[in-house]
This record gives sequence, structure tokens and C-alpha cells, in this order.
Amino acid sequence: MDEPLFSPGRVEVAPGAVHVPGWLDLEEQRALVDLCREWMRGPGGMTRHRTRGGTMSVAMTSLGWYWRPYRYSATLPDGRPVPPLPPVLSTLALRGLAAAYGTVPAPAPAYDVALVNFYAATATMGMHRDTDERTDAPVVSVSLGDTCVFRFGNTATRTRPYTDVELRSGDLFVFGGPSRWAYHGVPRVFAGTANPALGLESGRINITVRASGLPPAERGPAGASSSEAV
Ligand SMILES: O=C(O)CCC(=O)C(=O)O
Ligand SMILES: [Fe+2]
Repeated sequence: MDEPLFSPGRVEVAPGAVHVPGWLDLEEQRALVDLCREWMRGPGGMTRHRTRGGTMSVAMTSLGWYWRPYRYSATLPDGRPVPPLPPVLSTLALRGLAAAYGTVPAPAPAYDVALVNFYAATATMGMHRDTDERTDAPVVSVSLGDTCVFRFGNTATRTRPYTDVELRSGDLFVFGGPSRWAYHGVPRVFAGTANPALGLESGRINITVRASGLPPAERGPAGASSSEAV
């Protein structure tokens, strides 16, 4: 790793919640955009899930485990196995911890799932908590494309107090420790703000890497029909 631990520009938004602006350079962002395109075209497809609040405006694909409200499973809805988490993403998550906190805990969290979220110009994500994981490993999130407002709140309510942070392409946001179960959301995307050199025509991509805490054995053999994790 040639990047410094503890990125100099880091901002602690709340205890354990760290924003690192400009974390990835343009070259690395472009490489990730290309990979996201492949993953989004992959067997997991792009889905706008139905939640208790209605159909999400964000379309997503999952890697490692398939997420749908409000659980993970080892198989896709059509019964095929979920594409594995690409090692580039588990590595990215550990690098993200180092940049945000200056250290990677030992043993390192077992990152095993990523959501790749696509926001068209008018897409938003309501205030929610990431609670389907069985570990408190920090969530590591990377933004690509259009700038957005990321609202980072508190663990008790989906309302104030919260902090609005502008996330730009290449930014890192990590939330763990006392902030791991905090409410957060994306109330706004600023269409057309991405650098054209990124190769993403429009919209915003967010990659969220998490440790599910689910035992690998529950994934079962490829194509197994009873491998769903409840
Ligand atoms: O798009 C983002 O920055 C946040 C995504 C998010 O909170 C999630 O996927 O659970
Ligand atoms: Fe989330």
C-alpha cells in the first residue's frame, strides 16, 4: 500500500463516521466504473427493491450475498448462486478502514458483501440503518459519478440531529464504532456534476462494502436450493 495511513483530509462527521474526500484518483475511479458496469450487467441484474416505504428509486446489484429487504441470501431470486465478492472490493474495504481510522483491526473484518447502487438524476435513498448484518464491522462506502448529499444522522431517530455531507466522485465514507447503526440516506443527487473523463455518462454509483457476519457454509454448494440465510 503506497497511500498514507490516516488520509490527511479526513473529516470525522460523528464518532466512528469518517469522510475522506478525494480518496481515489481519477484512474482508480475509472477502473471501478468499468468494473461496476460489468457487475451491473452480471447475473445479479439491477433491481429496484420494494421496501416498507415503497419501491426504491435506486437500482442495485449485490455481490457476495444477495440483499433484498430485509435479509441476505446466498442465491439469486432465480436460484442461481450470487456472484462472489470480487477481491478488489474486499481489498478496497480494508484500505478504506486504514484511510479512515489509520489502522485495520486484527483480525481484519471479513468483508463478504457489496451493494452497487445506481442513482439516476432524480433518485434518492430514504433515511435507514444498515441492520441486516450480524457483525458491527464498519461499513465502507465509495462514491463515483455525480455529487450527492449524504445525510448522516444518529442511531436513535431518522430525523435531526444529522449532518449533510457532499460526497463527490472518489470520496470514501466509513461508518463504524458508535456510528455503525446510525441512520443515513441520500436526499439529493446533483445531476451532471461528474467529471466527463470518468466515463459515466450520467448518474451516481455508490459501492457499499459490508461484513455480513453470515457463515460461509450457509452459502451452500452452487445452485443449492435451501441455502437461504434467514
Ligand atoms: O449511496 C450511498 O452513499 C449510501 C447507500 C446506502 O446507504 C446503502 O446502500 O445502504
Ligand atoms: Fe445504508
